[in-house]
Amino acid sequence: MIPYKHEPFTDFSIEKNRTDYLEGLKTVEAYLGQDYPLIIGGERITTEDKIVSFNPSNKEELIGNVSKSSKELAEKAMQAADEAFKTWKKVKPEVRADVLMRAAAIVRRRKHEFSALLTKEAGKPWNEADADTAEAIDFMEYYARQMLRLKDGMPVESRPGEDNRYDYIPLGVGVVISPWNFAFAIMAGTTVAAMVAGNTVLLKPASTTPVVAYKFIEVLEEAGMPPGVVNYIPGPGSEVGDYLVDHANTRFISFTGSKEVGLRIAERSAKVNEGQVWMKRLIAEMGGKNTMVVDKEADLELAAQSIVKSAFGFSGQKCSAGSRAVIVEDVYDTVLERVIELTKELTIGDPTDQSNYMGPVIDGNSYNKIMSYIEIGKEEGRLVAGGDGDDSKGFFVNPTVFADLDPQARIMQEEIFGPVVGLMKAKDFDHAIEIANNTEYGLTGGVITNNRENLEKAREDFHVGNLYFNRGCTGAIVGYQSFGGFNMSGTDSKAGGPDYIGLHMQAKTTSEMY
Ligand SMILES: NC(=O)c1ccc[n+]([C@@H]2O[C@H](COP(=O)([O-])OP(=O)(O)OC[C@H]3O[C@@H](n4cnc5c(N)ncnc54)[C@H](O)[C@@H]3O)[C@@H](O)[C@H]2O)c1
Ligand SMILES: N[C@@H](CCC=O)C(=O)O
Repeated sequence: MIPYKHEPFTDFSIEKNRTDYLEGLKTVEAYLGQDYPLIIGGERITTEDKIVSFNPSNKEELIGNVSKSSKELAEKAMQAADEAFKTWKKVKPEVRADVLMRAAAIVRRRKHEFSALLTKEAGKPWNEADADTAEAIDFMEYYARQMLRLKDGMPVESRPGEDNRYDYIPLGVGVVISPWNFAFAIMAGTTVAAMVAGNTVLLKPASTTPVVAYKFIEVLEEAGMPPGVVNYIPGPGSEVGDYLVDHANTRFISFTGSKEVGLRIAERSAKVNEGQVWMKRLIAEMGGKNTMVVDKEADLELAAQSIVKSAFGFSGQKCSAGSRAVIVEDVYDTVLERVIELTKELTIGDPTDQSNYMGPVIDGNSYNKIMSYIEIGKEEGRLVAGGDGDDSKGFFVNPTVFADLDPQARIMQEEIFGPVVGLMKAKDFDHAIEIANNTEYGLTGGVITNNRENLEKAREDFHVGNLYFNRGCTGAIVGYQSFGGFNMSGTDSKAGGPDYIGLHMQAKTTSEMY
């Protein structure tokens, strides 16, 4: 097997790549508006009740009508997953890994179609959609290899006449609950990590992006996944989610989403229900309030570029987004001025048009939440760019910058999950790190400085799961920058990291005398 290397990003300045993407868009446009069933034990089940997925840049454009799971169907899916576990757990790890490798190859061949679907269903500009698809491929390639690394367990000591072994075995049925913002990568990554470890899965994708998840299950089937190993059951979080989280047969939950829902799941999953014979394991990756720190000895152009890219890439809808910048006072005005200039150059509009840097936000709820934070920001700080939006056709919010904020301001503490960044001054570098650590989250952070001593100080004291030096704070790559956060950002599971598959397994010791 060739060593793992991440999937390269597409260079859209090359004409052939642009044409290929536009071909992908045509393929997707030809299947817009179709109906999609649930998939339980391999069986297609159509329900009356539907989730309607639409294009966030054009509310009139239907992406698909997706059957909606009820509690009864979630129960049926649980039974199918339980049954499939009896055989899937005994399938050799090499064979399970093969399914992932084949699925990665299929997606690679249909790369631009998947990216175009993300543009339509999630509102991702070309480069962001391409990165999402590349990350999905990376998760499959990387986790397949990680499973092969774990398949024979870990070496332990044995005394004379004794044979000790330390093996990893699967857990059971896992409930995978995924968000819409990395509608392909996170949905696929969390699903395949669970299944390659020998577990079976109940996948509840986000209700705003269920079509890309359906297309992915078709890929897994084509790649040789047996029926019942991954069951596709989109449905309302409060109904299907709660039901499965509470279920006595659920062995583990892999959740990615907001802090509020993550904490609710943590509480419910800790309760032992009738018939349950284990403590459920929980992987929960949640929100962030991430800070870019700028020192006085720094490349100030790099600082401004990194702040803008981290804040406004995919309209700030990344858990990793840099939604605050803390700048040492000596260079504050220079950086602020350049951030304003760069922000005003950004283009916003339909992301199928490659010239738009930013597309829409995901839906009306999100639009309203972001606009209400912008109103709060107007009270708390000085609006220096953006501050408005347009939801007449799609949900567009202009990139917005607030200056001169207090570290305790709401827009400096709460996750907005939109294109809004707050800037503030610090007295010196130590003060900047102190402010950077003053939220309940601990996901990502960035430091721009040429001062080695300050970099080392940040390495020790800046308390985030993913810390970046002299670059922005988004864009972790599978196998290179394992991803996960501290504190209220979650369980620090480190997706795309060397320990991730192990979280979906349990270690078994056997000791034989001979
Ligand atoms: N740390 C990370 O790796 C990471 C990655 C991506 C997104 N996020 C976070 O996700 C959030 C944005 O995503 P979102 O809006 O989809 O989050 P969300 O919490 O609203 O929803 C996430 C998933 O949980 C489901 N859900 C809702 N209520 C539920 C319940 N009671 N029980 C079970 N499931 C339920 C939703 O249907 C969806 O599938 C942001 O806070 C972002 O920071 C974190
Ligand atoms: N892994 C992504 C963020 C995922 C959450 O939205 C990044 O590093 O930017």
